[in-house]
Amino acid sequence: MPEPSPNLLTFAIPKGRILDEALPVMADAGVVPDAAFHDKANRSLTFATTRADLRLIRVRAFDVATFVAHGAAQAGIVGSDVIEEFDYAELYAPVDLDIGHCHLAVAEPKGGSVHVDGASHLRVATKYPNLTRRHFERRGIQAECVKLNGAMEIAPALGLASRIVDLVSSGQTLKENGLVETSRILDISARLIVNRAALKTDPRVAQLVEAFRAGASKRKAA
Ligand SMILES: Nc1ncnc2c1ncn2[C@@H]1O[C@H](COP(=O)(O)OP(=O)(O)OP(=O)(O)O)[C@@H](O)[C@H]1O
Ligand SMILES: O=P(O)(O)OC[C@H]1O[C@H](OP(=O)(O)OP(=O)(O)O)[C@H](O)[C@@H]1O
Repeated sequence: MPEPSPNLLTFAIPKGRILDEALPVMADAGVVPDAAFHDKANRSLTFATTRADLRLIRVRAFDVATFVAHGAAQAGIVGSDVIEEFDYAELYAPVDLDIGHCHLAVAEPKGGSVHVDGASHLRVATKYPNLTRRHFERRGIQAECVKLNGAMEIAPALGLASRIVDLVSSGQTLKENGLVETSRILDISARLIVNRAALKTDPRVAQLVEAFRAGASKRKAA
């Protein structure tokens, strides 16, 4: 591996389920982590790449957007759910990477809810309070959101909320927890994101955008 240069670019990636799909997309754009990245015993969160001027950080999906919006990382990969939930002015999402497909949906218990809502007021368990409030506001309904970080699907059965707003891909988790989808809020895929200020001031960020764009076009044509 080359020695890291002092003027490092930082590229943020989520640590979970998107990662396997993201790695080949990154490789197409010349972003390749070193061997330590694949070592399961390695607890480091920062990794060198085959480019001396580029390092990776591996963080929670929501934190990818936060690092990039604040300019602590100049670029990254994250789902459009996270981009829309935060709506950071400093984030620019120029390339749809066509990976991490899923959708955000409202779901409720198949056999009716334990929690009773008011006439124009609902209690919703979700990791996405902003998208949830916006969705229900458009329908003239006030949504009181109970923020959870996972396992939303058990909230209705325990009377915490009458419904949930969560990500769905196969639909298996909803089904196995006795829930049915009632509306689709947002179709989701992963995007390349960059910090707007870094894009203006550092030509390497524009080059990264072009490299990811070229990779996306190549994959689409294949
Ligand atoms: N079935 C799915 N469930 C959850 N996320 C999915 C699914 N399918 C695609 N995604 C995408 O994957 C993203 C989560 O990515 P990933 O699991 O790599 O992040 P993470 O850092 O592990 O997340 P978390 O903060 O939940 O631990 C979501 O924001 C969404 O865009
Ligand atoms: O429609 P499906 O294919 O069943 O996938 C949807 C499930 O996957 C995600 O959870 P994840 O496994 O990431 O765990 P989490 O509860 O920690 O978010 C999401 O929050 C749903 O629970």
